[in-house]
Amino acid sequence: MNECFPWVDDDPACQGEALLEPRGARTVGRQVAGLWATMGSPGRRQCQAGRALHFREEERGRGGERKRRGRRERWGGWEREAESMEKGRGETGGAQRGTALNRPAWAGAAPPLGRREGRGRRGPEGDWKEPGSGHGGAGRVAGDGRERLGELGWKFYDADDYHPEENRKKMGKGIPLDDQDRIPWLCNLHDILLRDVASGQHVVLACSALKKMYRDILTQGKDGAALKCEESEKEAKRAEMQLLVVHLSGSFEVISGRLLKRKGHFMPPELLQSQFETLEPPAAPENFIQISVDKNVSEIIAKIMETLKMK
Ligand SMILES: Nc1ncnc2c1ncn2[C@@H]1O[C@H](COP(=O)(O)OP(=O)(O)OP(=O)(O)O)[C@@H](O)[C@H]1O
Ligand SMILES: O=C(O)[C@H](O)[C@@H](O)[C@H](O)[C@H](O)CO
Repeated sequence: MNECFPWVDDDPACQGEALLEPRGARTVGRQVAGLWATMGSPGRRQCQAGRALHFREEERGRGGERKRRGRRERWGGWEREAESMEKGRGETGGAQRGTALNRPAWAGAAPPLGRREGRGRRGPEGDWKEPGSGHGGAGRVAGDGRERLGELGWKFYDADDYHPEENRKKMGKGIPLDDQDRIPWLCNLHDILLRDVASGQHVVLACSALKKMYRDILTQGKDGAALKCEESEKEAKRAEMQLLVVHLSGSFEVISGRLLKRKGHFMPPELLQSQFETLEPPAAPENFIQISVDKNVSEIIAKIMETLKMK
């Protein structure tokens, strides 16, 4: 690989990740880095940061007022938590709670639409700052992995944002999704990633791609599905994607404990068992790394950055 790229995190307990990056002279495509994880893993926290950013993209065009407000509140919560941490008052229970640190990183990883080529950063109000603007945000956290990840300036997607309402309702009732529910959602994500990758955009996707087949769909579209997607294949599907899966692994006990403390998420903790049962951890020949959710966010990002540098 001669370049590094985008990063994607989804969720299923989203705790996986993948990266897509360019493939070199003979293939037009870029490799895609995606990330998937299991519910409640560290990646999720990261995802939330990206989610907040993505939400701001919606604000410019797509999302409904109610949804935007919710996201903004979530973002606001992070801001308060971040300030508290920085003033040494925050009893946030570990680095994973140190959103002051990981928010700027993901902000950098998810520039708003129309600014995605930039390498600027979010200011403390979530406003985008071009490089050299000297605004706070990520600048407050120097020298760690998150800082460096933010500097990548990759576009960020949270796969949860693309679940159809039926899927959300189903999960909200405590009913696990099945292949039929997930395949159209994954195909849609594939099309989105492909468009970006084909245009040279580096992408990070936060996505709970629990099965190998799901990860194959992300890179290959319906060709990667045992059950075919209904949507017709897009002509644009010429670029080739490579996915680096960052598997954020953790025990049921650890993740369950975190989920039980989490509030305001549509995914009920009782679905965690089905997520573990469905999970097919990445294995060769998949391009992946595995990182324990027992590590703090800073360590996790540092490991990812280290891996990217070697690609
Ligand atoms: N590295 C970490 N160390 C400790 N706690 C963490 C870490 N990462 C995340 N957490 C905590 O675990 C809980 C779940 O994390 P998060 O919401 O990010 O999960 P998620 O993957 O988004 O879950 P879902 O897929 O259901 O959306 C949160 O309260 C978060 O603060
Ligand atoms: O495939 C799935 O079962 C879903 O994508 C779930 O993983 C949830 O969306 C996620 O866990 C909530 O954050």
